[in-house]
Amino acid sequence: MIKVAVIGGSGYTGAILAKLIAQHNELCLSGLYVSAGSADKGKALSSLYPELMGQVDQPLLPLTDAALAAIDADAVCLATEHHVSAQLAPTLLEHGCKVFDLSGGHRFADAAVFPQFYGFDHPAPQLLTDAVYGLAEWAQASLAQAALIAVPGCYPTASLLALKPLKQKGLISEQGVPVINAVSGVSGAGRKASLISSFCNVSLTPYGVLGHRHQPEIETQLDHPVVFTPHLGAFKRGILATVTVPVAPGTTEADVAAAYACYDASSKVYQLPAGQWPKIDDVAGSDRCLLGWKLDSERQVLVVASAIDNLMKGAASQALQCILIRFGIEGAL
Ligand SMILES: NC(=O)C1=CN([C@@H]2O[C@H](COP(=O)(O)OP(=O)(O)OC[C@H]3O[C@@H](n4cnc5c(N)ncnc54)[C@H](OP(=O)(O)O)[C@@H]3O)[C@@H](O)[C@H]2O)C=CC1
Ligand SMILES: CC(=O)N[C@@H](CCC(=O)OP(=O)(O)O)C(=O)O
Repeated sequence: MIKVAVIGGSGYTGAILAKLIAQHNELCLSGLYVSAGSADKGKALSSLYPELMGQVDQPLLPLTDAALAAIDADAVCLATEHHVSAQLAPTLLEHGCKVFDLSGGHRFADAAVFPQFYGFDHPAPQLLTDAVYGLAEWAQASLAQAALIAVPGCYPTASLLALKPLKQKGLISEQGVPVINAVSGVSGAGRKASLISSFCNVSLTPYGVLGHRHQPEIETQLDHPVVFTPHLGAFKRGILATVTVPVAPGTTEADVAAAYACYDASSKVYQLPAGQWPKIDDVAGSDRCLLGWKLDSERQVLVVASAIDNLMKGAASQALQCILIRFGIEGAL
């Protein structure tokens, strides 16, 4: 049994991850933590999320010292804000735990990205070059050895699963810039009440235009420039990323199909039959990514639509995949 603690256990991603860990027969939940001053400390997780009654009734413990979470844990998951994860990770690693960070606190090797896109100076820049970016389908070998795993962002997961097979096969025009328009449900903003995510305020609108922190994350992991525009939509869960890709001259449908054949039957990525497009409702609550695409070979343009659940493949279920790969447990892919 691998013992896993979750810090940020009362949040949207942390609660789902706690459930996935509790359900897995080779993992057990060693502790669930919230901040030392949390209004929820001492409460059972299932009192916040009644659908978890009988599944995760453990109490949310106040994290007065990061080392507490390391007690009796092989792994610790950080479902906390970026700067909180960055502060907690060094102590957990010093105590010998494998750390799975769901935030953006360790997704860049270059510490200079943090003040620019995250608004803080990284407290442990020496850890960044060894952190493994856990896009599960693309990082199996490096995950198997990693101590610190940066679980990818939700929009980057949807975008990179669509774009990386094309890049790998040289199908993205060298001079061209893929354009990603992605819509997220409101749970992407987390559980805390805010005007931005209040029911009457949410409609459908772009935000973070030409400045969202996921643009450099996608570009770094793809090794290609992109234009990324996120949108907030009036639904709870899911992301639909529609990606317009300028393709290399001569690219055929057979080339695109061959590129996506990298996702075999055991992966969490599924291609829809030609002419079918993914819908948010097809992925909400699931650990899968659905892809649909169409090529205009005359105009050398490919449109790919990629749908995931932001809280699952975009966060918690991808973290679970990373844990399973890291500890050599079957069923990750
Ligand atoms: N929501 C999403 O779709 C996705 C989120 N992520 C990332 O995952 C992380 C978690 O996101 P999400 O679940 O949405 O966030 P939430 O706001 O829903 O939850 C945050 C959790 O962190 C706890 N917390 C806050 N401060 C501390 C602290 N100092 N020590 C310990 N626990 C603390 C909160 O409890 P309390 O405040 O009561 O202490 C709460 O349990 C974020 O970094 C987010 O960017 C990544 C991909 C997708
Ligand atoms: C709808 C919404 O607000 N989405 C969040 C992205 C989700 C997230 O938490 O970002 P990370 O993957 O970087 O952790 C945002 O745009 O900031």
